[in-house]
Amino acid sequence: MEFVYETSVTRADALRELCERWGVEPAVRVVALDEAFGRVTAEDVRAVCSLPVKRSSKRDGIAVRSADFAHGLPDTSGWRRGRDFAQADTGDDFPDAFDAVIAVEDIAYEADGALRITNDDLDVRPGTAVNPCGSIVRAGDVIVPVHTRLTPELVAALAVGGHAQVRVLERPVVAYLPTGSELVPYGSYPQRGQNLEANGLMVRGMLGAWGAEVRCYPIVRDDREALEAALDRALEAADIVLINGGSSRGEEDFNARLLEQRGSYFRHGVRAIPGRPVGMALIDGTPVVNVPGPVLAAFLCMDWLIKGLVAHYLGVPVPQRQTVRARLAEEVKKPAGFERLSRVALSPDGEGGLTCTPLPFGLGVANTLRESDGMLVLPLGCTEAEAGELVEVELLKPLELIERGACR
Ligand SMILES: Nc1nc2c(c(=O)[nH]1)N[C@H]1C(S)=C(S)[C@@H](COP(=O)(O)OP(=O)(O)OC[C@H]3O[C@@H](n4cnc5c(N)ncnc54)[C@H](O)[C@@H]3O)O[C@H]1N2
Ligand code: MOO
Repeated sequence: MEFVYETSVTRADALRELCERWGVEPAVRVVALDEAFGRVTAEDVRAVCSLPVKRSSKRDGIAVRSADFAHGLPDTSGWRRGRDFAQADTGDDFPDAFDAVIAVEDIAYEADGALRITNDDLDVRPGTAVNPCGSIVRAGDVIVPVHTRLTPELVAALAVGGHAQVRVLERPVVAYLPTGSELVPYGSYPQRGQNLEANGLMVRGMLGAWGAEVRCYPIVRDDREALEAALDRALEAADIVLINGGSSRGEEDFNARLLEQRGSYFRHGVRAIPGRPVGMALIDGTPVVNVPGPVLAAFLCMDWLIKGLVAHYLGVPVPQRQTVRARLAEEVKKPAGFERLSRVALSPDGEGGLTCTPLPFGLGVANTLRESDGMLVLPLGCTEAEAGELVEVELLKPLELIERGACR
């Protein structure tokens, strides 16, 4: 199929079409809580116990009988520890004879050891300063719902609810196949005509953060049979297959053609630049995406498409970036038929706001990656954004680094 921009899909339609046709059935596994960070729950998880089991003290202090305080402060000079009161610090249970707690700040001990209440306004009733049964967690309550990504505090919440392990969804396995006869592994010293395989690291880092497991395959040369053999191996092992490079119109860009021939569903091209020659297919029920080769295009394809596929597999919302409003420093022109995804630098404007400057095309990949503070998405249909316009920018770096100017 000839790659025709005009029949390309939008980013939103491409993701939706692929998800709708993909019959995801994640397997479930049980993991120990100390391995559960970032995993996604496979079911509603309920507390198996209540805490406190009976009750506990809310304050460091002593447990007393509230009945002794029914008619004002009692004379405590003859009180004996264990008989009239008991030590009960924060979180401690205490004997059934007592039903209220007085904080240590409201008592004192005389030289002879006698107890004295120092707060004349003390009000002690049944349950004063006592955590009742189930006030930390109640048996049977849902602690974490199904399809929730487990943050460190949610993992702790599961432990509070009496669990040592949790049923989670298997991570989607994503196969990454770098293709291109010019590529050599990163860390090599490139010879003339060679390029370093860098995208695999970016792909690995991004997928790990989204909760996928990555299998990086060796570089495949631009040879139809070698590519097909590598694709077949990857299809056997993975839930999603990424073929990187060879997506466009070059003589050795076999991948789009391969996907078209093998796929029950195939789309070539998305209405977004950079990264428009992305190829999307379903082969034997597995999504296979031909991620464009250039680093910046590969990043975008990962970001809007593969992130969405991983979230769909796990049943979680697609992670969104924080956005800020900024004033555009210069005019930006774009074709109406494409969204433009521009990397921008942000800087404080001196009046509490931010200025946003699109990074020049000739900056070079390494400089562009370092200087990118945010992403400006100019929508389909528009042909320009004017200098001085207020625009919304997705942050690629933490705001505090931008405001301090620490990245430059
Ligand atoms: N005549 C045309 N040429 C190009 C078009 C077009 O429409 N007509 N589209 C351009 C666009 S847009 C993009 S994006 C690229 C897509 O490139 P491919 O996906 O075909 O990738 P390759 O040709 O294999 O490589 C391009 C470039 O990227 C480097 N690369 C590839 N893989 C990696 C990797 N794993 N790590 C680092 N760098 C990688 C590769 O060495 C090349 O330098 O096509 C335009 N051309
Ligand atoms: O749009 Mo490509 O993605 O030129 O780099």
